[in-house]
Amino acid sequence: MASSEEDGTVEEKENNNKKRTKSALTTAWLTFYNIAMTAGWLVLAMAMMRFYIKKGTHKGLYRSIARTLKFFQTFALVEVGHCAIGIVRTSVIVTGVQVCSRIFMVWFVANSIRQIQNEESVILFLVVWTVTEITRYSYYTFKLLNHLPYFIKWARYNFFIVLYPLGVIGELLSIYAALPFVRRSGMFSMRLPNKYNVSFDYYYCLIIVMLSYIPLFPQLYFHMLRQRRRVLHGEVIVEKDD
Ligand SMILES: CCCCCCCCCCCCC[C@@H](O)CC(=O)SCCNC(=O)CCNC(=O)[C@H](O)C(C)(C)COP(=O)(O)OP(=O)(O)OC[C@H]1O[C@@H](n2cnc3c(N)ncnc32)[C@H](O)[C@@H]1OP(=O)(O)O
Repeated sequence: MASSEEDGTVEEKENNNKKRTKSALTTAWLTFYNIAMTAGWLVLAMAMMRFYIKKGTHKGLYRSIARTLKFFQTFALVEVGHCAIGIVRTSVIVTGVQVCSRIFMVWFVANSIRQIQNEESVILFLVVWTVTEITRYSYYTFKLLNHLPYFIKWARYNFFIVLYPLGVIGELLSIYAALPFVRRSGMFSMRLPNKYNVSFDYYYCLIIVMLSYIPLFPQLYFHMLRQRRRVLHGEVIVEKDD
């Protein structure tokens, strides 16, 4: 009897040690990830400012930062993994929609349709994303280090009120500007007849993406408003499961 109790205690201790190691590893990884992402977006902000100060125009700005942007925005896919394995308390769906729509904008719109790279709308969403991500990743970093300045917390849960709609306007205007070029070039499209017997029109795909902002964006925005009430005003929010 005594020995089985002791066994139980040893097992419990082992489990606790495992949990502690796992949580220390998780914290170390998340801290590294958030510092790297804050640094990446800061580099982007500085590159954009340097370009504008030197050239006095936004023309050519996108091309000058394209590689860094593609790298850091694509790397954000890791965040969907964080939610999926449960190391951050966030919905996979909300994070997935946010990250995938950004990756789509970067690779399949801004990067693929060169004719729109100098549009003001592209610069608008770039600036908005940059401010958002510097604030967001530095919030997570300081929080993990238990030294969160109130200003960063306030900025994380207030800036989005204006920046989210501005980012959406920039993204939608950029897709809209791309439509004539996509229609003319027939890029990423497959017309019948072909050996696969499949037809796909990227022009209509872009229109569907634009329309999908109508049901999806409000959900992301209201999710952030709920997070804001929870973090800044201490409201208890019961979220529905994925
Ligand atoms: C393939 C075809 C695609 C078709 C696309 C269709 C279109 C769909 C429409 C989409 C519109 C998107 C437009 C958008 O791109 C425009 C912009 O972004 S404009 C710029 C303004 N944007 C924002 O402000 C973005 C706001 N959004 C976000 O912050 C996130 O993306 C979101 C997933 C929405 C955040 O939600 P989350 O629930 O994560 O909020 P919290 O930050 O409060 O985090 C909750 C808790 O999790 C902890 N956490 C999360 N991540 C981390 C991390 N990396 N490290 C450590 N901890 C983390 C966080 O601390 C919270 O913990 P606690 O609960 O303890 O407070």
